[in-house]
Amino acid sequence: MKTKKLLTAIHSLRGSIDIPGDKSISHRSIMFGALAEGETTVTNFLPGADCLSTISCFKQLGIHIEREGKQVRIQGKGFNGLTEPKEVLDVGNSGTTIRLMTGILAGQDFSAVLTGDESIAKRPMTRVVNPLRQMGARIDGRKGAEYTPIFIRGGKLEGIRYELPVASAQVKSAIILAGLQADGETTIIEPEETRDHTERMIQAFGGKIVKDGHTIKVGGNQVFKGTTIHVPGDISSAAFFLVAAAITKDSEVVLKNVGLNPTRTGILDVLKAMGADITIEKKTSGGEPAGDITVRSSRLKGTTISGDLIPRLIDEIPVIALLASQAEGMTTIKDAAELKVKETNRIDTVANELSILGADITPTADGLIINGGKSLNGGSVTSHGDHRIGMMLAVAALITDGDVELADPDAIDVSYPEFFEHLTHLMK
Ligand SMILES: O=C(O)C1=C[C@@H](OP(=O)(O)O)[C@@H](O)[C@H](O)C1
Ligand SMILES: C=C(OP(=O)(O)O)C(=O)O
Repeated sequence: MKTKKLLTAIHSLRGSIDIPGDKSISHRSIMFGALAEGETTVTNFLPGADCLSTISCFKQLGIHIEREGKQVRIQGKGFNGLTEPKEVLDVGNSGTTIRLMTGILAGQDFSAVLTGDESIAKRPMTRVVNPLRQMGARIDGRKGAEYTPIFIRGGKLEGIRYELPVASAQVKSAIILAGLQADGETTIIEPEETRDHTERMIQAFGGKIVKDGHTIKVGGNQVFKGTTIHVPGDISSAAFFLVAAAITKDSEVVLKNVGLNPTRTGILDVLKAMGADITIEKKTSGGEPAGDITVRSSRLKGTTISGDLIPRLIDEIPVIALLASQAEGMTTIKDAAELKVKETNRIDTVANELSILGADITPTADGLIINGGKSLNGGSVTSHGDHRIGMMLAVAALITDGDVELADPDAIDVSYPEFFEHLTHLMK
């Protein structure tokens, strides 16, 4: 197993970085670009491994896609233009790809098989498969289609009314993508609001979707027109530098072009509640709000994170746990059992790895309890193949008293291939 000696005991972080494109929006730009008629151009696309998996799946479905760095051109063929793949579609490590693709493929007139890596093989699929079956989809897989490989025999779908049992943007989006191809109307009720990039993108491609509180309605048999999408920076990637600057001494970091969609900004609310020194300059940019964030070394205090805040920061919880370890007093994170079904069981991996570095952190059934104010020590840790655990540990290493060795650092390429380059650029 490859290991990396992390940069430790740094003096301060100063300067600015352009945050790479949002992963959720990059995936959707390829999917909607393929399903629209005509050309779509995407700028500031995230060339992380997950989004490259989405591109390769659509190439196998007969879509012409050209990528030069962060710019992508897609020759869309409409909802009826995809063709049967000759081989199994491999989503790699990407939960977003497999869940959303299942919704798309359910309504096609051919069959396809979806699979992924070892981590994907453990991630639940019936949350998507069950509502799609109610729409008429024919889907099989291991253990009643809970796990990969997933076999989809596409066909005619009908709109349904569905109350989501879990707050999940991936499940919501899969049902919307099926609903766009179904006869009649599809109504989805969310228990809590989740990221709304799918809804915004439908509007950007000239489609229709209506949202009223937690209820979303979408009509079937829609036609989309190719367009231009500019992807804002990913707040889930910015999160690592927000925390890094807040917990290191004499730091001041400007994070440019960060997506500020209110369904994603829970971490900013938490930083403010904990007393972080942070300023936000909003700018407008197409269908998604964005802006620059400045964060400085901060004196932090513990807080409680729960309820409808959780879906607004779900992927940031590993690095928020690190932040809390450097705050005065206790931080409680609850209502976050969804963390158990991410790339790893993030309740366990966060608690285990941060404990190795000397944090006082206890896993619970639906979250974490962190007793802050403990200084961190060196040690040997692992990403467990989970990009967000790897980056959280690299940020933790900045303040440890002693060397930190990270096993499986390459997992970070899933969402932030430029991470170590950006970190080194900010070191003073
Ligand atoms: O829709 C999306 O792009 C995502 C939704 C979230 O997953 P869930 O829908 O499983 O909560 C999030 O954790 C994931 O990183 C990306
Ligand atoms: C959970 C994540 O992604 P996905 O579900 O797409 O694998 C993530 O990026 O933290």
